[in-house]
Amino acid sequence: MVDHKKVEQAIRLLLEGIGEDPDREGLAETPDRIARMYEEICGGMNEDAAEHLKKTFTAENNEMVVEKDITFYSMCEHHMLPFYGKVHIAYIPDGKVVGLSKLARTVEVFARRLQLQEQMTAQIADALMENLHPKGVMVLAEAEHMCMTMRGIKKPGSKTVSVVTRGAFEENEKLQNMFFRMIG
Ligand SMILES: Nc1nc2c(ncn2[C@@H]2O[C@H](COP(=O)(O)OP(=O)(O)OP(=O)(O)O)[C@@H](O)[C@H]2O)c(=O)[nH]1
Ligand SMILES: [Zn+2]
Repeated sequence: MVDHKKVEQAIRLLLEGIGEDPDREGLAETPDRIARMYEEICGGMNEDAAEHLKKTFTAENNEMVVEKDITFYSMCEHHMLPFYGKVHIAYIPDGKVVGLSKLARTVEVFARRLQLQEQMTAQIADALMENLHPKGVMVLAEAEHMCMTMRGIKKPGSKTVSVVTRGAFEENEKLQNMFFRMIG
């Protein structure tokens, strides 16, 4: 849970630190706004992916399922600036499938916090492995990092792609290529 009071104090201090007047009209409500904003953008910290993935359906078809183009917004833990893009998830069921929305909910759990893209990608894959016990999982995330575009090295348009394979997808080029073709 976000400690609103602490965030508000910190933002006041930050505003002073950057040479602003936290009491000027336009900024008066900013500490409160930002505290409420963090409640939302770090909301994944209060959630458990297992809760979203506990309801499953029996499946007769154990072929690969792909949910692609799941948009996400996260915050890089180094600069607290947004990184955002798409996550693509594939899994091969082993008798159990999960509601499709739950894949996107799992992405939200791990995106809505201070993150590293590679870690977020692995956490999504591991949550699916642990809760669904599928034959395999593959997750690919592609994102633009604002710490790379609006500051520092300033390379707008550059994208970071991270991939994680678990179970049947590990070292199986045929399955991996099928996933890559499906996400096109
Ligand atoms: N691996 C990884 N690196 C990230 C991610 N988000 C931001 N970074 C990088 O984290 C690094 C932090 O580097 P530092 O040298 O400690 O910080 P800095 O001086 O602000 O670095 P510059 O961005 O190069 O100016 C930078 O290279 C960022 O590009 C991420 O999700 N994964
Ligand atoms: Zn960063």
